[in-house]
This record gives sequence, C-alpha cells and structure tokens, in this order.
Amino acid sequence: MLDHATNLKSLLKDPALLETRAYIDGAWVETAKTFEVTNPARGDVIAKVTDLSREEVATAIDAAHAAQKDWAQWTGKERAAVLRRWFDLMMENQDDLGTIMTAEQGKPLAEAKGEVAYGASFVEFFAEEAKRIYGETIPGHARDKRITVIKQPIGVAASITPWNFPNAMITRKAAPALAAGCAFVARPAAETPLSAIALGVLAERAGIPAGVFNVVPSSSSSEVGKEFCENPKVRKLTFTGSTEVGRILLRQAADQVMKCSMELGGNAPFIVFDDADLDAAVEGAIVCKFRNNGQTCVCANRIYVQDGVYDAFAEKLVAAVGKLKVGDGLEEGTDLGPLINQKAIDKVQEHIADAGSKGATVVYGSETQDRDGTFFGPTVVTGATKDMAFSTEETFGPLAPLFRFRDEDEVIALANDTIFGLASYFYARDLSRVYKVAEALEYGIVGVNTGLISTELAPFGGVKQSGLGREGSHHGIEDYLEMKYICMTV
Ligand SMILES: NC(=O)C1=CN([C@@H]2O[C@H](COP(=O)(O)OP(=O)(O)OC[C@H]3O[C@@H](n4cnc5c(N)ncnc54)[C@H](OP(=O)(O)O)[C@@H]3O)[C@@H](O)[C@H]2O)C=CC1
Ligand SMILES: O=C(O)[C@H](O)CS(=O)(=O)O
Repeated sequence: MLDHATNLKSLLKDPALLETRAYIDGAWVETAKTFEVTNPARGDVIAKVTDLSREEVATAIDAAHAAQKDWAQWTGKERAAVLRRWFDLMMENQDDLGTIMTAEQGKPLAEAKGEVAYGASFVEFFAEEAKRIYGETIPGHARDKRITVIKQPIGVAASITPWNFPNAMITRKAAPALAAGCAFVARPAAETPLSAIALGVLAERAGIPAGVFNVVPSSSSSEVGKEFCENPKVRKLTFTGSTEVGRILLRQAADQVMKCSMELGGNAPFIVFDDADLDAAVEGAIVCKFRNNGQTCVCANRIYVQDGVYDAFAEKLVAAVGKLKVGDGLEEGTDLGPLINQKAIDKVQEHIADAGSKGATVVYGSETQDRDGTFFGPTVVTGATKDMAFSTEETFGPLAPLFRFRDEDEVIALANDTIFGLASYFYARDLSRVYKVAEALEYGIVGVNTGLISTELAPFGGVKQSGLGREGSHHGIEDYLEMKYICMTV
C-alpha cells in the first residue's frame, strides 16, 4: 500500500519514470512554481510538478512549430519506426506506468496497467497507419487537366485531456497526430500530470525528435486553453472532457476557425430486454457501470430494465455489486478505488439525495467510507424515473439507477431523450429487435450484449453534444490531415 511514509519512487523498477518537470523541445524544464499531486486513496502529496505559465507553454508551441517542418519530411515508414519503439517502451514499462497512474488517479493497479496497454495500442496502431496515408488521382475535367489529391499533416496539434484516463486519452490523440507528421503539445489534467510526463520520458528514449512531442503541466487550465486557441502556430485543438468545457474551447477556437476534435460528456443508457441473458447482462452492467469506479464518459448512467425481468435483474445486480471490494488501488484484490476528489463524491451524493426525494429506493450501498482518501461505496437505486437528476446529468461515479420500461418504443424514446449521444448498450437476443434498437439509438457507439466497447480498432466518438470527430480506427488519423487538390495542366 502506498501511504504517507512510502515514497512512490521506491515502488518503481525505473524511478526515472517519475519525472516532475515539463518536457519542451527535447529538454526537461523546471520553474520555481510547482503544484502538488495527491494520491486520492490517502490524500498525501506524492509529487510537486513544474507549473508552467501561459508564456512558458507558448515556448513549447514555438518548439513544436519549428520541429514539425522536418518531422513532416520523414517518410511514413521512418515515423512508424520511432512510434513502434515508443509502443515497445510503454509495454516494457507497463508495471511502473500503472503504478504511477494508480498513485495519482486511484484506479486499481490491474485497471491502470490495462489502460497503459490500451493507450499503447493506439501508438502501435497508428505507427502502422503512418505508412498508409494515401491520396488519389481523379480523371481530369478537361483534356489538358490532371487532378491529384494528397494529404498533408495539419501542423501543430495541442491537446487538453482529463484525469480519468491520464495515459490513453493522450496517446489516443498523440499517436495519430505524430503518425500524420504533426507535432504535439500535451496539457494533462492537473490532477494527473505524472502519467503524461512519463510518456515524455519514453518519447525521448524512443527517439522522437526534440519538439515533436511536448508535455506542458500547468495548474491553470483556462490560461493554457486560451493560449492553445489564440496562438496562430496551433492549427488543431483536440480535447477530451466535459461538454461544458468543450463549449468554452469551441467558442475560443472559433476566432481562428481552428480545427477541433471534441470527445465530450455522455449519459449512456444500458437497456435489458426481457429476452436478454440476465447473467450476461449483469456481468456487462458491472463492467459498464463500475469501470474506473464509474468515472468514464461511456459508463452506464441509466439502466433500463423491461418489466418482466426487472426484479430478477435487480436482485442479481445487487448480489454482484456486493462482491466488489473498495480499497487502495495498490492493494491486491481491489475492484473499486477512490473517486478523484471530494467534488466527485458530492455529485454522487447529490444524485442519490435527489432520486430519494423523488421516490427512488436505495437497495444497496450509499455509504461514505470511514478511511483516508475520497472513497464512496457502489450504490444501486430502484424506482428511478426520468425527472431525476441522473436522467439528464452525468453522475461520473459508482451509482446504478434502475428504471422500468414496458416496450421497445418506450425505451428507445427514453434512451434518446438527452443532449448527449456518446455510448449506449443493450442486451437482447431477438435478431430483429437487435437491428431495430441498434439503428434507432441516437449514439455514436452501440454495445450489443456487451458492456465494454473500448478498442483502438474502432471509431470512438459521440453525436449531438457528446462531441465532434472520431478517435481510433483508420478514421482517427483524418483529424490530423489536410486534404490538398492539385490541378495540373499538361
Ligand atoms: N468523451 C470522452 O471521451 C470523455 C469525456 N469526459 C467528460 O469530462 C467530465 C469529467 O472529466 P473532467 O476532467 O472533470 O472534465 P473537465 O472538462 O472539467 O476537464 C477536462 C480537462 O479540461 C481542463 N479544463 C477545465 N476547464 C478548462 C478551460 N476553461 N479551458 C481549458 N481547459 C480546461 C481540465 O483541467 P484541470 O483538470 O486541470 O482543471 C482537464 O484537463 C465528464 O463530463 C466526462 O463525461 C471525460 C473523459 C473522456
Ligand atoms: O475518457 C473516457 O471515459 C474514455 O474515453 C473511455 S474509453 O475510451 O476508455 O472507453
């Protein structure tokens, strides 16, 4: 267990991965100003990280702008080689990267190591895509005209990422950007900068040229966001986080008509039909609801169960939730770590209190934990209705509200009644029902008989106010490329 006495470095095979400085233009930069990183499982300070000002972040953008010109001249195959080396180093250091992540974010070590592998998979995938940035020729519109279309890197890409996936949300952006020939400036969440900086350590070791990949930790997110949106050397902004902040950034980026990718909030429905395999549905609901302790944008936020199986499903779910072990993510056997901070606990408690005041029943959990750190136990409520807060707001915590429904048309209407449209899930076995429901759900992602949809091979992203663009799959590199049409007179 990591406690006040234990020094995080002492847990690492390679202590050099616990870096606290900024990584700019291939150099490690520290300033007099630092901010603290705490371990949410115990509340102790585990690191003091260089705290860059907006002006210092601008020097990273200058470095990226200068380095990108040469990086774009590398062949796709040459870029692929160093990206592959970066991937290999991430996997070789998976244990240490996982330990650092658990210490700063709280997720159980097994999940943290899983995220490292997930994050690395984007680097592996886009290393290969670097070789396949194809253009096209089009038959000319006149006898003396020839049409060629080529794709070129957009330039300097800047990212702002959240604390819940402190590794994968960066590599899911940096990998296609670098594969495309862009240079990259990453601003990680202030709660979890260590995982991002460790990626910089490995980028340097992999031979990614100075200035191509930069990490700029800062306690001031809004100032850095303004620099990214207002600096003319930045050509692309890629953001993962809440829809509220996404709106702010889109407004700021509009002045430069900057290309933006937005992976924003969600409010995922998880639907159990009466022809579902109930045991499979419970297993899927546990993964979908409690992965990262409910702190993912694709977690089930509303669980709809058809009348005929409602009681059986509720009973099975409560039994399964009761087996989940809450504890320090570095402790063996922990299923659920702490929430990221007290604000996260307050939101879960607000949603439970709101539901209770409107007639819902807590059938399991809702205890705070008598221990250090920001813990809150997994909770199940029945009697959920659409006037309750979690029907329109993302809980982002370990709360499973069970709603009843009568038929397909009713539950499709309920599921779609939200401004969000990121992930959705349902369990059913009738083939025509599966087709009808999958096509009717207004979401970027539909999981059928599964609660886990995350893979680098598929286009991840939302519709409506859950975002713009897609990350992962061969589609994911398009957001870092500009298309050019060359009209040749022969
Ligand atoms: N669609 C997706 O893939 C994902 C969506 N999310 C959504 O994000 C929310 C939870 O994550 P959370 O981190 O709290 O979200 P936030 O949107 O509050 O923060 C996300 C990132 O944006 C930064 N930020 C906050 N305000 C500004 C600003 N004005 N200008 C520039 N940057 C800013 C934060 O910095 P700092 O933390 O340092 O303040 C953080 O790095 C949920 O709604 C969740 O659904 C989260 C992850 C993935
Ligand atoms: O930040 C998130 O919640 C992730 O996008 C979810 S996933 O990619 O790990 O599914």
